[in-house]
Amino acid sequence: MAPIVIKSILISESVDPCCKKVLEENGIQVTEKLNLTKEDLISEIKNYDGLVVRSSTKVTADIINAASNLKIIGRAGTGVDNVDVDAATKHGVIVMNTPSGNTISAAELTCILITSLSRHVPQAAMSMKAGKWDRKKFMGAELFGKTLGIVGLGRIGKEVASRMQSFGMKTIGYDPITPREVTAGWGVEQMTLEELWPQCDFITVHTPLMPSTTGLLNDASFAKCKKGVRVVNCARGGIIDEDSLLRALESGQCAGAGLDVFVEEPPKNRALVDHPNVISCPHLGASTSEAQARCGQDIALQIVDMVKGKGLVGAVSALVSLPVGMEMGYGHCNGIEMSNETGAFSIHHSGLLVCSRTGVEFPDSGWCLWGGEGFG
Ligand SMILES: NC(=O)c1ccc[n+]([C@@H]2O[C@H](COP(=O)([O-])OP(=O)(O)OC[C@H]3O[C@@H](n4cnc5c(N)ncnc54)[C@H](O)[C@@H]3O)[C@@H](O)[C@H]2O)c1
Ligand SMILES: O=C(O)[C@H](O)COP(=O)(O)O
Repeated sequence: MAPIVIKSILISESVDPCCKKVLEENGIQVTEKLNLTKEDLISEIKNYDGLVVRSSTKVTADIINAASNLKIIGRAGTGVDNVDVDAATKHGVIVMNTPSGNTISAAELTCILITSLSRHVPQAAMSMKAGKWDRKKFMGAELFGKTLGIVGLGRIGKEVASRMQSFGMKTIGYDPITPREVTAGWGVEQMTLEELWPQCDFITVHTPLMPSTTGLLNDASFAKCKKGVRVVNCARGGIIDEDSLLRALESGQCAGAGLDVFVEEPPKNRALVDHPNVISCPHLGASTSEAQARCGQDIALQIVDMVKGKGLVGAVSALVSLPVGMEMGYGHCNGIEMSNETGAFSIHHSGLLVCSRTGVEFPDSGWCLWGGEGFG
C-alpha cells in the first residue's frame, strides 16, 4: 500500500487526549476545535489532511466537498452513520472507524438498562431524592428464568448475552449473518423474528441503522410481543420506531423502555424521555474512560499505520471502491465465506454491501471483512 501524506489533523469532538499525543509523536500536527458549526467546519476543513470525529459531528457531502486537502476521516468509535461515506469515497477520502473499542462499555450499559428496568431503580432513586419512601410502587420482577431476545448478534449482542445469562436469563436471538451454530456456542438460540417476538420478556437491539433495521420494532412487531414486554435500544435511534414505542407504552403492551439513543439527538420531542416507564440516557454507551482511551488510541494508531503504508485497518469506505464480484478475502466471518461462495456482492447506493443471492445487507464496517476476526 502506498503511504498517504497526513501533516495536519482537526479533532472536532471530545476524543481522549491519547489520540492527539500518538498523532503528534508521529509528526502530525493536531488542532482541537470543539462545537464548530457546520459553516465553521466548511471554512476550516480545507486546512487539514485529516478529521477525527465521534458521533456528533455530521460530516455531510457539503463539508467533504469543501475539504480540498482531506484524505482521512477517522471515527473514534463504531457507527459511521454521521459520515457521508458515499461522498467521502467519491472524493477519495478514506473513512475509518474503531469498532471494537467501545463494545464492552455499550454492552455494560445495555445490561444496566435491562436490570434497572426490572427493578425501577432510576424511578425509585428519584422518589427517594424527593423525600418519599414508596416500597409498593416499585415492585419489580426477577430476571432469573426470563427470556431476553437479542436482535443483532455481533460484537455487542454477544457480550450482552453472556452477561445476562449470568442472571439466569434464557437468551434467544436473530441475526441474518452470524451463523446459528456460532451463536449456539454462546448460548443464544437463533430463530426468526416471528418466532422470537412472542417469547421475549425483554428485547434488546444491537444492529446498525440501515433500511432493513429501521423500525424493526414497530406497531406490527409490538403486537406480536408478550403484553408487558420491556425493550432496550443502545444501538441507534429508529431501530425501535419511536412513535410505535410510545403507543405501546401508553397501551401497556410495552411495560418499560431503556433508551440510550434517539432519532434526533438531543431529542426535541420529549414524549418518550418524559414517559414514567422510560429510562433514558444521553447516548452514553461509549462514555467510559476505558472505551474512550481505546477508541482514541486505536484511531490514532490506525492513521499512523496508514501514513506509514502499513495497512488500512478499520477502513470502511475503501470497500466501496472494490469491484463487484471481487474476492474479499478468507476467514471464518460468514460474510467472507459468502463472498467466496457467491462472488456476488453489489454496492448499494447507501454504501451497504448487498449480497445478490440472499439479499442480505452488510453494514459497511471494515472490521468484519478486513480484520478477519469474524465471530470468534
Ligand atoms: N450507544 C452507544 O454509545 C453505542 C456504542 C457502540 C456501538 N453502538 C451501536 O451499536 C450497534 C451494534 O454495534 P456492534 O459493534 O455490535 O456491531 P456489529 O457490526 O458487531 O454487529 C451488528 C450485528 O447486526 C447484525 N444485523 C444486520 N442486519 C440485521 C437485521 N436486519 N436484523 C438483525 N441483525 C442484523 C449484523 O449481522 C451484525 O452481526 C451499532 O448500531 C453501533 O453503532 C452504540
Ligand atoms: O457508534 C458508536 O461508537 C457509539 O454510538 C458511540 O458514539 P460516541 O463516540 O459519540 O459516544
